[in-house]
Amino acid sequence: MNTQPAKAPVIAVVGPSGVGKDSLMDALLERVPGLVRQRRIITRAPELGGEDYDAVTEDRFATLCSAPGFALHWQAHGLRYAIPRDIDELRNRASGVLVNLSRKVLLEAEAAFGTLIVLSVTAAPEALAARLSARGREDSAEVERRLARASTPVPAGLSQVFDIDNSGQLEEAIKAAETALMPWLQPERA
Ligand SMILES: Nc1ncnc2c1ncn2[C@@H]1O[C@H](COP(=O)(O)OP(=O)(O)OP(=O)(O)O)[C@@H](O)[C@H]1O
Ligand SMILES: O=P(O)(O)OC[C@H]1O[C@H](OP(=O)(O)O)[C@H](O)[C@@H]1O
Repeated sequence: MNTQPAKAPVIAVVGPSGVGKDSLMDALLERVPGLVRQRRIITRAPELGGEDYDAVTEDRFATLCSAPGFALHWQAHGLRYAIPRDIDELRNRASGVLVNLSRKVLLEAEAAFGTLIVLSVTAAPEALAARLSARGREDSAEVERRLARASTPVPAGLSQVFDIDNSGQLEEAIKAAETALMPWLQPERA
């Protein structure tokens, strides 16, 4: 008989650039005991701020991607992103592990992680455009490219998907996410 405790769920926060994924994750980390966040490895310059990530060069990414490999990796916006295998350690000690993923790797993520809860964050196109411009991390051409990807759907066939509308106040989206996650988080792990 397998007496190993179940690993904590991986909670994928997905949606178009500028929709508020990082803002939502920061708030959930403050409010929900036992939640942790998995850092991503990104081939983005280190000084650009925003989320806390491991900045690497293309060469370093390629080296890491071969043995022992990543738990998950993808490409978007001309950048490469990866989730290291360390995520397993977090799953053993947390009640849930938040991670920012591309919508296009969700089926692969569910196969890799087993228990995957998807928070699919949406917002009105005009809100996205205003937020990306105000944030100022990307130039206007890159903002346009990101807006063009905004309506990419979450793939069919996932087990647990919750839609979170962040068109209005962030507080409303936080409450909706907390409600969706509540049944999944085991207090004894916190
Ligand atoms: N409900 C909201 N109302 C107004 N501004 C918001 C709201 N949610 C987030 N923002 C702001 O919008 C900008 C983009 O948010 P954030 O960086 O969290 O998005 P993101 O989805 O993580 O983007 P990316 O995928 O490009 O990193 C930030 O400046 C953030 O403060
Ligand atoms: O549009 P899709 O493929 O869902 O997401 C692609 C990527 O866009 C965002 O990147 P960033 O955080 O802005 O660098 C997401 O975090 C994801 O990694």
